[in-house]
Amino acid sequence: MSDQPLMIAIDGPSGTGKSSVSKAVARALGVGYLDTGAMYRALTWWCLDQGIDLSDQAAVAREAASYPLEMGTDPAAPSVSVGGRAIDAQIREGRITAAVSQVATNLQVRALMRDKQHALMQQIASATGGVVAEGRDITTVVAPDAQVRILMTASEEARMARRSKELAVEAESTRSQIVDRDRIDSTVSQFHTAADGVVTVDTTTLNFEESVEAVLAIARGAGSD
Ligand SMILES: Nc1ncnc2c1ncn2[C@@H]1O[C@H](COP(=O)(O)OP(=O)(O)O)[C@@H](O)[C@H]1O
Ligand SMILES: Nc1ccn([C@H]2C[C@H](O)[C@@H](COP(=O)(O)OP(=O)(O)O)O2)c(=O)n1
Repeated sequence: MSDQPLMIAIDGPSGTGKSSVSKAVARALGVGYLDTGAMYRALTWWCLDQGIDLSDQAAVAREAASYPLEMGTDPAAPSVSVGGRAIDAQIREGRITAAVSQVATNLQVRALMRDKQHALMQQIASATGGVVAEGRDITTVVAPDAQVRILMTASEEARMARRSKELAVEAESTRSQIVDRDRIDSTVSQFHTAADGVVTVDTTTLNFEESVEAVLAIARGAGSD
């Protein structure tokens, strides 16, 4: 096995289980966790709080370069703060979910986030012996050097059902944030396949524990190299 700290990158569309499975895997391995989606959400919250027009891509990119973001990377208690203010609940509000794609499709922002996220992954891996980072482009753009690169998938129905159960709403009401937002996200994040060294884990028929075990098996396999 290489002496480099283990970096695990997990991508996939909304509702596949990326965040919850990534946290469980990080806890099982005793390493840090990075929610890159929360970084885009926090930037969206910051810009709205600062009165920045999200359609002004240069202005949003300037904020991306300077916003005072602090990511808590303990998988048992991940946290997001901006300027010392904890905004964990705020970044999950509907208004942020509805607006974040406008920030996430800003290519100037993505270039800045790519560098921030890769640097953060290295810092976390050095500090804790490894890192599990999840998002949309971690396996392809942010950390193609990660030893473990996984694309988590699931059927639209399964993803809508999971999100609706999580939010205690009708499944159809999650279509906009699951299906419609995925279509927007996919315009800037092309998922790779096994051909590029990315292992696909389809969680459609797996329960949560089985999903975690599937990822751990891949990680342990890589760790034994
Ligand atoms: N394999 C699974 N089977 C059933 N529910 C799952 C599974 N994986 C995750 N979940 C649940 O589905 C919901 C969405 O998971 P989440 O990790 O937020 O997905 P994502 O980060 O991909 O959007 C959460 O309530 C989570 O506990
Ligand atoms: N590395 C990433 C992570 C998230 N994004 C986008 C995808 C979503 O539209 C937002 C928020 O990501 P998040 O993972 O919180 O989205 P979900 O609600 O879990 O589907 O940011 C991205 O473009 N690149």
